[in-house]
Amino acid sequence: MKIAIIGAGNLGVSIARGILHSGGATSMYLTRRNLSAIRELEAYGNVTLTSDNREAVAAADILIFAVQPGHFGPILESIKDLLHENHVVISTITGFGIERIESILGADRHIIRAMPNTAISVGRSMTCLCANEKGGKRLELASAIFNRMGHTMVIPENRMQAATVICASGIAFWMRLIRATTQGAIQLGFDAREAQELAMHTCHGAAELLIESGSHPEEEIDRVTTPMGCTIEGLNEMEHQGLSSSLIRGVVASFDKISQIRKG
Ligand SMILES: NC(=O)C1=CN([C@@H]2O[C@H](COP(=O)(O)OP(=O)(O)OC[C@H]3O[C@@H](n4cnc5c(N)ncnc54)[C@H](O)[C@@H]3O)[C@@H](O)[C@H]2O)C=CC1
Ligand SMILES: O=C(O)[C@@H]1CCC=N1
Repeated sequence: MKIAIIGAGNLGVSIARGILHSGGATSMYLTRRNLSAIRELEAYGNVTLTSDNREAVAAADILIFAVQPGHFGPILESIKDLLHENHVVISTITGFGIERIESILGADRHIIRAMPNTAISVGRSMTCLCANEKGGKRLELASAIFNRMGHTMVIPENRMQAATVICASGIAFWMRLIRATTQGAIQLGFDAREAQELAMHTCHGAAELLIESGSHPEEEIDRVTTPMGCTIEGLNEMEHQGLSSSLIRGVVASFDKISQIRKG
């Protein structure tokens, strides 16, 4: 597969690393304006770095766009004459709908929106996908690409903003929970490195337990909470302090902000 990533910033580089580590591309073009920060990626051999988006589009079949929303329209305008029947356009751009992409490229293009997260660089992204009518025929291909770097779910486009909050911003929310648990562990006597190790692996185990067992979180909580024991004491104190409520409110605030950005 010949893949171009247009906009090799935080997310674009994470996607590139994920694809390169999983052996998912025969050749890869990475574009950005200042290439000095990504020179190390040339070590992979099959990677070409360029500031010329047109060169990358002409050389690839699968085009993954990971630029800031304000740059996306002008970039699409600048490359649209190069697009052919086989090109698959995959956009990771937040709040830039399929209709808007079609208004620039035309509806007769394979257009897919993907919402991955930065864990894609370690093969653990939760990636949501949707497509225009034509792109529907390439959803299997897109799922195959992103399944190599984690887990995918095909969703209707009207859920993409919610998916951005839960999956893309979600990485930051979980990081903050891991950091807070780490701080608690330090207060209980572990050094900082040990504390983070304990927090990370416990978090990892909790997620794996649900994925493998298919259980509801409360079922697993019931297995841990000894009556009158320390777990329920801790959980109830967290809830008195608003743990679930603050997480739900944070998710909704994040969603409201995306909706505002989209309107603006
Ligand atoms: N960072 C994240 O976790 C996620 C980001 N997104 C979306 O992905 C997009 C990119 O986000 P980030 O990687 O965080 O932004 P970023 O600012 O780190 O990366 C954008 C890159 O595009 C490059 N660029 C700007 N103009 C260009 C042009 N004309 N041609 C080629 N490259 C150009 C910039 O130099 C920069 O390296 C955004 O639209 C964001 O909403 C979506 C999901 C997760
Ligand atoms: O914070 C943001 O707005 C972008 C979208 C999801 C992740 N980063």
